[in-house]
Amino acid sequence: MDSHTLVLFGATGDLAKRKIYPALFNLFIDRKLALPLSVIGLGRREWSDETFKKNVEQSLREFSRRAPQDEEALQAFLEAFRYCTLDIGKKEDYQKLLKLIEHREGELGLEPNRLFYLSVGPEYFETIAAQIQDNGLGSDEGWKRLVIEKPFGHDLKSARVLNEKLSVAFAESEIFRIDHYLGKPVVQKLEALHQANPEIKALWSNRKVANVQITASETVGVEERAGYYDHVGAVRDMFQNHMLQLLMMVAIHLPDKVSADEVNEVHLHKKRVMKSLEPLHKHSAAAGIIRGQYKEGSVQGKPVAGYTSEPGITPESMNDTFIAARLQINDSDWEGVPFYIRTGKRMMDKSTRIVVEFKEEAAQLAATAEKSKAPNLLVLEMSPGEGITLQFKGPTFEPAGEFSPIQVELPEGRGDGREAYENLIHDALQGDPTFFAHWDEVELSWEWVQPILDAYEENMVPLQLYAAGSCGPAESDALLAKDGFHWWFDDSAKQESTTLKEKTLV
Ligand SMILES: NC(=O)C1=CN([C@@H]2O[C@H](COP(=O)(O)OP(=O)(O)OC[C@H]3O[C@@H](n4cnc5c(N)ncnc54)[C@H](OP(=O)(O)O)[C@@H]3O)[C@@H](O)[C@H]2O)C=CC1
Ligand SMILES: O=C1O[C@H](COP(=O)(O)O)[C@@H](O)[C@H](O)[C@H]1O
Repeated sequence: MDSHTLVLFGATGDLAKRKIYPALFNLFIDRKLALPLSVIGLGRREWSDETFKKNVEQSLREFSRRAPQDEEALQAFLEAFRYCTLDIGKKEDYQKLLKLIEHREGELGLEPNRLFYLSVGPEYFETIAAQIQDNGLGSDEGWKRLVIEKPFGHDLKSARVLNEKLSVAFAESEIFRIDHYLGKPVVQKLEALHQANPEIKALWSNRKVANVQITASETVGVEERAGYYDHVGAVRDMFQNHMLQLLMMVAIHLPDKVSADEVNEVHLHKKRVMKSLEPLHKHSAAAGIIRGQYKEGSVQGKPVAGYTSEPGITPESMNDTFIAARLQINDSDWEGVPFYIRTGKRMMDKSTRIVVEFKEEAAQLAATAEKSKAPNLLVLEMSPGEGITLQFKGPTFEPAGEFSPIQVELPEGRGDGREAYENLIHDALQGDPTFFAHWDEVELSWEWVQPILDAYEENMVPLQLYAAGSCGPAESDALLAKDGFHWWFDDSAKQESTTLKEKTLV
């Protein structure tokens, strides 16, 4: 990794505290960062370097998966941090910043490689990018990169405008759009899963797969984010970005070996998936989209308020807190295989997973499957635990001749404890864009989602209320039932899976 300076806009904010500092610390402890390390934090607050360092230390104590125990390592880490008060709109503050960057580069003997991480609201992206350019913060002698957080636009039009503006100052290859779902270890291991198991790779198409289910359910409600969430809803907050990225990752047929030079191929394949998605039309959106909002209920035994009674939400709000969709990829690999996606707040449990359900014919490996109703499944579990599990039929001893489902955990699924932000920050510092959202994917995602936004706007998709603590509206179950399927691991299926666990082999 080249030596560099990490310039963090929004260094006093929530994301920096909860995710960025802990991730940097873990990378530092794991010796994954170039040394000497230089981090310059920015915010309007009049903090001294010492106050900044104290805040970073506090964030590690509160949020790091590895509390800092080695005092020497902690001090070495904190020594890298400097703070600079900066108002995003003030040109003179960027000049002051440039001086500090150059001073630290000279002091530490760093190359003029600069990574600008924008952990601030999206309304500032354009101004910061322009100021970086106008004030010469990128050096001709080194590389410059821009890391930005979601949301990337509010709809197709605003996303395009934003991208055009950013493109004036940064080339696409210099922009790293974070989608933290792409940093999740299980998503990053999909390639390894296919490489290590050619049998699984061979199953990965409409010849063997019956359907694919992608779920991200949360138990939390709108929390303290009413102002943001009531304008975006589940469709913009989760579906347009995280859920469609998961769809792309699971549906692509990765090249046999992905090296750093071939990352463009990953993006190319993802783009192909998006281009092959059967387009939606706002008039027919209701046929394949379920729009939901939670009402009062009980989540894990605790009574909770309905969405429209949450602080900061208007009682008439029609905002969506749940979305389920049926998607179809029209290419030779996936023609005829429905992809179901759902995500929602205040649901029964916190669970992020992809379930690949195989066709019964493919499941006939054990021949007489008649006596078992459970099809073969591949489960990619991202939350609360991590793991990749294959569930298939195995013979029972008693009564002999029958088959019951057993589960095998695949070694590729075991986590190394690294969190999404560690993976992503490391990749951005290395200049590896594989697990970042390319503009083409973002644009195609917005294009696909735009008719849903239009249909919601005109109230053409009915808003279904669901009880907090449930698995979402009944209509979401009906979406699968029409095709003869059901969501795996809900309600009764969940109990079934508990019984299955008792039979786990590994
Ligand atoms: N928090 C989270 O879990 C997640 C956040 N994000 C995204 O990350 C970004 C940051 O979010 P979050 O940390 O929660 O936001 P916060 O509101 O907690 O922090 C905002 C930061 O921006 C700085 N800031 C605001 N206005 C200015 C200005 N005019 N000049 C200089 N600095 C300014 C603030 O510094 P100061 O107050 O000192 O001026 C503060 O450090 C957003 O885009 C958000 O959507 C994405 C995923 C999750
Ligand atoms: O980006 C977001 O993601 C979180 C869920 O992330 P996870 O890693 O815990 O699954 C979600 O709560 C939030 O609303 C959304 O903005």
